[in-house]
Amino acid sequence: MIKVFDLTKAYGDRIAVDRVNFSIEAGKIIGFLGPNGAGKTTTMRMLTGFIPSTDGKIHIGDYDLDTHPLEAKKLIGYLPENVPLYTDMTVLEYLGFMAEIRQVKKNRNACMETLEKVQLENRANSLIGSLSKGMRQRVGLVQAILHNPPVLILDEPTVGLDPAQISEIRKLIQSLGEQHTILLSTHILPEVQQVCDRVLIINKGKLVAEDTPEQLQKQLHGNLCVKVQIANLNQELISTVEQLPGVLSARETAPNWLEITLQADTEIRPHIIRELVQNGAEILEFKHSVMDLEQIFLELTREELPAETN
Ligand SMILES: Nc1ncnc2c1ncn2[C@@H]1O[C@H](COP(=O)(O)OP(=O)(O)OP(=O)(O)O)[C@@H](O)[C@H]1O
Repeated sequence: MIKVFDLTKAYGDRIAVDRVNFSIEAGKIIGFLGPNGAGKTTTMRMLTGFIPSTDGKIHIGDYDLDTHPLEAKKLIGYLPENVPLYTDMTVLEYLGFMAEIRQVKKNRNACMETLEKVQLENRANSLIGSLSKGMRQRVGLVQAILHNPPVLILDEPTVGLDPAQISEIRKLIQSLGEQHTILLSTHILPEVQQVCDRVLIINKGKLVAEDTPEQLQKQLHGNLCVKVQIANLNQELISTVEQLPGVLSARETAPNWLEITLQADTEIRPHIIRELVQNGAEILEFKHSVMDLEQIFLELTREELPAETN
C-alpha cells in the first residue's frame, strides 16, 4: 500500500532522512519508532505530500506521489503532531468546514456516521474549545478519516494525553486498523507492542530495523543478553567486561545491574564470571535477560561513543 524507495530529505546541509526504503502492506498497523529528531515527522510529512522530498520515490497504492499527487493524496488521511483545530467551531461545523476544504461531499448524516467511528456523535454540537484533549485528538482523527482514505498516517497521536485517554485512543486506532492501513509514530513502546503488527525503527535519518516486534527480539538475540547484579559495580569492572572477547556491550542499566550483550555463538559466561570475581566483583545475581522492545530500541539507536583521541 505504501512503498518508499531511497527517500531522502535535506534541510540545507542537514540530512534529516537518508535513503530510507520500506514497504507497508495493506491492512497492517505499522509502528514508526525513533528518538527525538530521528526523522519520523519529516518522513510522514513527505509521505503525505506535505513537504517535498529531496530525492527518492513514494508510491501510495498504485500512484507515484510525484507524478500523481492528487490521486495519491486522496488515499491518505493525516493526523499531524499538532492538529490545527478551530476552538470556536462546533465539532460538526468543523467537519463541514474540513469537508468543504477537501472538496468531499458530506451531508449531515455522513458527518454523523464519521463521528460515530470515533465515538464523538454525542459531542457533535459541542464547541471544540470545550472538549478535553483526548476528545480533541478524536476530532483530529475524524478529519483524517473524513474522506475515507485507505491509509492513515498518525504522528504521535497519544502525546500529551492522560493514561485513560491514551487507552481510549489506542483502542480507537486498533478499531480503525480493521479498515485502514496505519503508519503510527510514537515514543510509547508498549503502545507499539500492543497495537502494531510491524515496527520500523529510524535513527539519525536512517532506517535501522524493520520487522515484527517478535522477530526483532529474535534477530537481536541472535545476541545473548545477561544481567549481573554486583554490589560494588564500578566503571573499572564495566571496562574489564567490555574488553573481553565475545562481549558486544556492557552497560549499567539500573543501580548495581550490569547488562552484557554477548555474541551468541560462543559460551563465555563462565569466563565473564571468573574475570569479574578475579577483579573483586561481589556478584549477587546472574541471569539471562530477554530483550523487550524498549531494550531493542535502545540497542538499535544507542549513541556510538566517539573514538578515543589522545
Ligand atoms: N523545517 C526544518 N528545517 C531544518 N531542520 C529541520 C526542519 N524540520 C526538522 N528538521 C531537523 O530534521 C531532523 C529530523 O526532525 P524530525 O522532526 O523529522 O524528527 P522526529 O523523529 O519527528 O523527532 P520528534 O520525535 O522530536 O518529533 C532533526 O534534526 C530536526 O532538527
